[in-house]
Formats: sequence, structure tokens, C-alpha cells
Amino acid sequence: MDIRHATAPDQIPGMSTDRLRTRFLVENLFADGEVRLLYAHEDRLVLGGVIPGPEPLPLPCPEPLGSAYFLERRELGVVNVGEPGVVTVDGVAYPLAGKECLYIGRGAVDVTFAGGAFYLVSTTAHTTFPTMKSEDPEPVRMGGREGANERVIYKHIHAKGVRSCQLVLGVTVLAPGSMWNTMPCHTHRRRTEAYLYFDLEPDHRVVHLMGEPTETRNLILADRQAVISPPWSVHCGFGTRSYSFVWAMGGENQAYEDMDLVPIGGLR
Ligand SMILES: O=C[C@H](O)[C@@H](O)CC(=O)C(=O)O
Ligand SMILES: [Zn+2]
Repeated sequence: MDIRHATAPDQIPGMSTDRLRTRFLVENLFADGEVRLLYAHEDRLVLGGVIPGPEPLPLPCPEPLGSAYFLERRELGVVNVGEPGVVTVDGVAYPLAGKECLYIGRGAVDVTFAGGAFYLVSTTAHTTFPTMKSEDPEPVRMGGREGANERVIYKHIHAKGVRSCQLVLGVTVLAPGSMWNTMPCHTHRRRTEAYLYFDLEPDHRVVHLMGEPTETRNLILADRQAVISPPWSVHCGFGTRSYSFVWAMGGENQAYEDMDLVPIGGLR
């Protein structure tokens, strides 16, 4: 299990591209026939990628979690970023089509994955909320063609949707010809957020902005790569082709609107 320590904003000036990528980018989360997991100390998010082979793959319990099974003190959001697949939780099968989302509450012991390509985000959990598929996510239309940022934000796990202890998760789908996500951008000092870009053609990239608003850096991401955004960092991007992304947060609160908007003219 890959471990990422937390980073303070005063470490950013002087960092090379490689060091920035090593700290914030998650390049190799998806591999055929494997479950790959990463532990980020920023709000203790665990990110994962699962591409089952001919046999279903179980969710392991890596040593850094220090628990008897993965979900002993955690909850988990799963988004299928591939072909249709099935997630089985303690004997109950949940079929997930592309872009669909399942919430798995604390205490589930046996989780297996078949078919599909599953992105995982887990946060620590103090109690159990029911495991359920997000059947009817609230679609929020944002942006427009003039800003090249026409997109639909599907909120899956949040205070008014599928309930959780701290995980907040959704999928944003860009309209064809729209390239900007999250512009104007924001920070939210009370939560860490991770973006996983997907449905991006292999030769194309997303130019993702991070850093304090007046000290930004860019990271170039390919399909199915993730980026961790600490609470002090903006997170927004521009694709060279259209794409979708999963956004997921954990931290002090679950208020989606608790953002500090950065005026475009305030970015440096
Ligand atoms: O804190 C919330 C997140 O950054 C995303 O929901 C933003 C997003 O999906 C978008 O504007 O396209
Ligand atoms: Zn955000």
C-alpha cells in the first residue's frame, strides 16, 4: 500500500515537477487483475483502483489500516469507471453500470469486485450507515458554453443523498466541447478532496491546477489518474478533450457549499 504523508503549503515553492507529482499525483492506481490502494494522511483518505480479471477480486486489509478487516473502522465509496460490473457486500450483489456509485457502510466484512473497473475512496467512520447504491443522484447543472465549462455534477454521497459519516462523493460529466472543471475554483479548509479523471482518451491529458490560490502549480494527468488536494489547495483543471471525474472529500464537515471561492482575477 502506497503511503502519502501530508504536505504543508510552505513546502511547495522550490518543488520540482517530479516532487510535486510524487506527493500529489496518483499515477498507477489501476492495473489489470489487481486491487491497488493508497493511504493519504491528508484526512486519512484511502484511494483505490480495482480491475478484476476472470476471477472476482476481494477487498484486502493492508497492514497500515491496523484493523481486522478493511471496513472495521472505515466506510467506502465505489464508482465504476469502466464496463458494467458487480460489487458483492457480505453476500448481497450490487450491479454497477459505468459512472454508478455504491456506498458501503462500516462493518461490512466481505467485499468482492467482478467485471468493471472500480475507483474506491474510503474515510474513517465512527458509526454504520446503510450500504446502498445511489439510485437517483441529484444532478446539478453548472457552467455554460461561453466558459467552456458546461457540466453536470451528480451528487451521490452527501448530506441530502446517500448518507455517510464523513465521505462526500460525486461524479462530474463535462459536456462535449467543454473543458474546464471547477472554474472559478475554490479551496475548502475543512476538507481534503481527491479528483480521479476518467473517460479521457489515451493520448489526451487534463492540466490540473493545485496550490494556494496565489501560488499555483500545474500537474498533467492522464486517464484514470488521481490527484490529492489538501485543504489549502485549489483543484480545477482543463482537458485537451472532454472527460469526467470523480470528486470525493473527507474532513471536518459534509457541507458541499462550504467553499472559499477564488475570484479568477485572484489566481496567480
Ligand atoms: O468541492 C467540490 C468539488 O470540487 C467538485 O464538486 C467541483 C466540481 O465537480 C465541478 O465544479 O465541476
Ligand atoms: Zn472542492
